[in-house]
Parts: sequence; C-alpha cells; structure tokens
Amino acid sequence: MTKPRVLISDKMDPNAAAIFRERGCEVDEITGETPEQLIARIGDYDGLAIRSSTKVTKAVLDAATNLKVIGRAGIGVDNVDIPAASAKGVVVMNTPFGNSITTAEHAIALIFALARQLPEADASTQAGKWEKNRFMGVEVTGKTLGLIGAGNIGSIVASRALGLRMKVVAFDPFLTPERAVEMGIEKVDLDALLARADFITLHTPLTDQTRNILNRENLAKTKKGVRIVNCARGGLIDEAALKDALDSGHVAGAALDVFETEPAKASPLFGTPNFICTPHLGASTNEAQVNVALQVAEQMADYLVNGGVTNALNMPSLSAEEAPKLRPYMALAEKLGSLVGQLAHDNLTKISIEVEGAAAQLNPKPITAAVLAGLMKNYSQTVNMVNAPFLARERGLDVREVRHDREGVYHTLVRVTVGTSQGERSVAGTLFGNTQPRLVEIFGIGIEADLEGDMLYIVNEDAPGFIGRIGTLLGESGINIGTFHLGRRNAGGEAVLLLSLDNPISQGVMAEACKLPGVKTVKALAF
Ligand SMILES: NC(=O)C1=CN([C@@H]2O[C@H](COP(=O)(O)OP(=O)(O)OC[C@H]3O[C@@H](n4cnc5c(N)ncnc54)[C@H](O)[C@@H]3O)[C@@H](O)[C@H]2O)C=CC1
Ligand SMILES: O=C(O)C(=O)COP(=O)(O)O
Repeated sequence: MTKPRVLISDKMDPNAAAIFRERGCEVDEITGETPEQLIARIGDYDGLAIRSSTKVTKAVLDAATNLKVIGRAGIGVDNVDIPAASAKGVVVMNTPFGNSITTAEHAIALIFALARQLPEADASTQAGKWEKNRFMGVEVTGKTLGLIGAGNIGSIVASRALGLRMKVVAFDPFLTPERAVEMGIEKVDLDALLARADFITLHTPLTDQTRNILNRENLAKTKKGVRIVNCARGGLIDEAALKDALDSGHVAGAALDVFETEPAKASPLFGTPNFICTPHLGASTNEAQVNVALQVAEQMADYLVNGGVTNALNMPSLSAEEAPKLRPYMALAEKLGSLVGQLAHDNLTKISIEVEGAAAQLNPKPITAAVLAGLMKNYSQTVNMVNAPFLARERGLDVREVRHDREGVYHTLVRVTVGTSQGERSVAGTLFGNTQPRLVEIFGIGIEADLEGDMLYIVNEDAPGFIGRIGTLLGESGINIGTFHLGRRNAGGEAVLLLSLDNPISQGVMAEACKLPGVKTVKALAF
C-alpha cells in the first residue's frame, strides 16, 4: 500500500512531522509558498496541515486531486473555503482546545499592557528618557471586563479576570443563563456591555453576524475611556473607526493581535498613541504549539490511515469508542443507499433513514451520511461521506432521520425509503453477528442477501419453471451464479430474484432475460 502523503505548509512544531512519519505517512514541510506554488504542488498530497497563513481557496481545492483531509493546527478555519472542501469531499478538521489557554493568556497580557502602557513605557525608558510622570496607569481590580464571545477562550479569560477581581459581563447569544451563573459572570446584551465595560475583549469567530461588531456606531456607545483587546479575528473591529476613537480620546487604548488584512505590514493605526499590536501571536507559545501539532498530526494520520474522524467541521465525528460499533452500520447504510439508488433513481425528492432496535442507540449522523454517500455514488464518482450530505442538500433532497426504540423481528434494523415519481420505495437491512451487513427486505418483499460485487435483480411473476429458465440463460452465457436469493409478495404474485454473479452481465444477456416469460424488471447491480 502506498503511504499517504502530507504537506505541512505553515510553520509547525517538529512533533507534527514526527507523528506523521511514526503513523506511516510521508511528509514534506514547505512553508511560505505563493498561492500559485501551492496550487502547482497540492495535487501530490492526501493531507494538508496548516495554521492561519495558508489560504485554502477554491482554486487550491480545485487543484487538489488527491486531497482527503485538511488539518488546522489551531482553532480558526476562516482561511479554508469549507463549502468548497465539502463539495470536494475533503474533511476539514481543527484542534479546538490546544491553544485556548495560551490565547486567553495573551488577551490578559494585552489588558495589562494597555492598563500600564507597557510597550510605550519600555520604549521610552530604553531611549534613556525616564518619563516616570508620563505613564500613569489604571488598576484592573474592580473594573468591568466585557466579553464579546464566551466560548472556550472567552470562558478562560473570564476565569482569569475573576481571579484578578474584575467583574465580568458577557455578550454571547449562545451563552445560557445557567452557564453564566456557573462561570460567575453576568450575561448581558451588547448595548449593556458597551455601556458598562471598562475593558472589552473579543472572543468570537468572524461570521456575518460578528463582522464589524465593533463598528463606528457601537464604538460610540462604549464608555469613555474604554480599553479594547482583540485576540480573535481581524474584521471584528472597524479599524478606521477605532483609529478615530483613539485619536479623539474616547477609547483610551486598544490592543490588536489580529488584523483585517494579514500580514498587516502597514496600517493607519500604527504609531497611534495608546495603540498596541502583536503579529497574530495569540497561539504562539511552546506549550500551545506542541499541543496543536501533536493533535493535528494524530487526527489527520488517524483519518488517512484508519478512517477515524475527530474534530471535523464538515463531517460527523466518530469517536474511538463509537467507531467500532458504527463502522458495520455505515457499511450496511452505504449498501442500502446504493441499492435504493440503483433501483429507484428517477426524480428522487426525499429520503428517510429509519433506525430500529440496537441501531437506534447510535449516533445517527454517520449512518445518514453513509446512506447518502451510497445513494449518490450512482450520480457522482467523487462522492463520499463528507460531501454526500452537502450534495444532497444542493440537489434539494429532503432528508429525514427517524428513530424507533422498539425492537422488531430483527434486533437491529436500518430502513431506507425514498420518495420517487412512482411513490415510495423502501429497502431494509440488518447486521448478522453485529458485524455482517445483510439485506432483509426490498420494496416490501422479504429477501435475505449479502450485497456484494456484481448482482442481478429480477422482478417476475411467481410461476413454475422461471428459476430453471434464468439459470439456463446465465449458464449458456458463461455466467456463474455465486448466490441465489428469492422472495415473493405472495404465492403466484410478484417475486424478486437477487443473484450474485461471478462476472458482470452484458447488455445482450440482460435483453434476453427481459424476454423471458413473466419478467417485469431486470437490473444489473454493482456493490
Ligand atoms: N489570536 C490567535 O492567535 C487566536 C485566535 N483564536 C480565535 O479566537 C476565537 C474564539 O475561539 P474559541 O473561544 O475557541 O471559539 P468558541 O467557538 O469556543 O467560542 C466562540 C464563542 O463566540 C460566540 N459567538 C458566536 N457568534 C456570536 C455573536 N454574533 N455574538 C457574540 N458571540 C458570538 C459563540 O457562541 C461561542 O461561545 C476564534 O475566532 C479563533 O479563531 C483562537 C486561537 C488563537
Ligand atoms: O487558532 C487560531 O484560530 C489562531 O488564530 C492561531 O493562529 P496561528 O496558528 O498562530 O496562525
């Protein structure tokens, strides 16, 4: 088996490359390339490990003919075109906690740097000025810290600020009142935060809702003398409006670790009194970089080598405990999706995935994704579990998941029903011995079969002599039958024949089969 190839395209702790190699991957570390160079190179790789400098655009993804996974050694993935990655079936994963403490500490460091004007006092002193009377600071004790965003990093900042005897108020629409109480902070709306905070620190991702959350209008609502820290993402603050607010003295100080355009080699803010900045250093400590490098390499290698999925942003995660239980179900689900897609392919408008018995105890998302991947393999050669839900949505397919806790005839059952122009069509399967996928029903007719390799599906009128005739036809055509499965709605009614074949069936033999008396449908299937 050829080894998966991984490109590390941003500066990363050496532990990452070591782990990749240990886990059986080949690694190249090539940083600082232009987008064109990356586009020219990316086709050679199965995995791409990045931080914030590499921009994984649609153009990069279009050229990434072998790429299976992008791993972000860090948190923010706004430098990755996730919809384009999903459409291509590329898993995008990050390391959501490895650098949170470090980034929170940077925010606290910047709060102190602002409170005591540390950078300016340092520069003045080293210039031999000894300006003891120029640098009058403020205490943070007793002051109100306004958190915009109280997720992982925001809550660590809150805990540190409480330790510094600050009062913490937070604006975060997803923060529950109970969680706020647990954290010892007060949940407020944005206007209240702006009016009350002596220090404001931002800890949200950059989204359409958070872009320019501190715009000119909101900056005007802040308390005079406020100090503002942004260690989250450039674009959360309107930089021109911030410059004006610093110049007017309304904002007493601002510290930015992140900029709208990075690298920020020029900015109207540079040189403004009471303005401090760092070059996106929030995550830059030895500890955090070791954490994220180890984690991203473990996660990516796990996916490339074993198919394990952790911290994926565009695919349901499969934990180490869940994976062994879910894998056989995913195999079953993919086969059922594929079967229903091959048998009922016109005008699919909706699909429902029902799980019953033991299957109902499991995470339904990977099962659904596997059904959709199996279904859509009939339309696309690049579909997989990552892009299948995305492609289904794009096609306007209405997807429903239904869970029945009851146990039926089988201890576990997955049923896939599609809505077509001819009505609903349903297939169902179970696991034998909890591992072996087995079809148990096609369109309301009980039939037991493995779905494997080349198969022939025939619907005919249940009448004596048919089995002999089809056997003769296949035999005379040099096609050996591997397994033979029969089912019927009722005696003399509609019957289903499902055969596994040792070699694919030709169009000519299919046409002959269609001519046999009583035959309604003949389809060649492949799994
Ligand atoms: N400067 C640096 O080097 C680093 C920056 N970061 C950035 O810090 C940010 C926060 O990271 P985490 O705390 O790990 O993320 P998180 O996802 O744990 O927390 C984000 C919080 O923002 C809240 N939020 C979302 N939309 C909001 C809105 N419209 N208004 C108010 N709150 C909103 C969410 O509810 C969530 O609680 C991310 O953008 C990340 O990329 C992270 C690490 C290092
Ligand atoms: O993890 C994040 O979101 C960060 O912003 C850290 O960025 P970096 O890995 O230092 O380029």
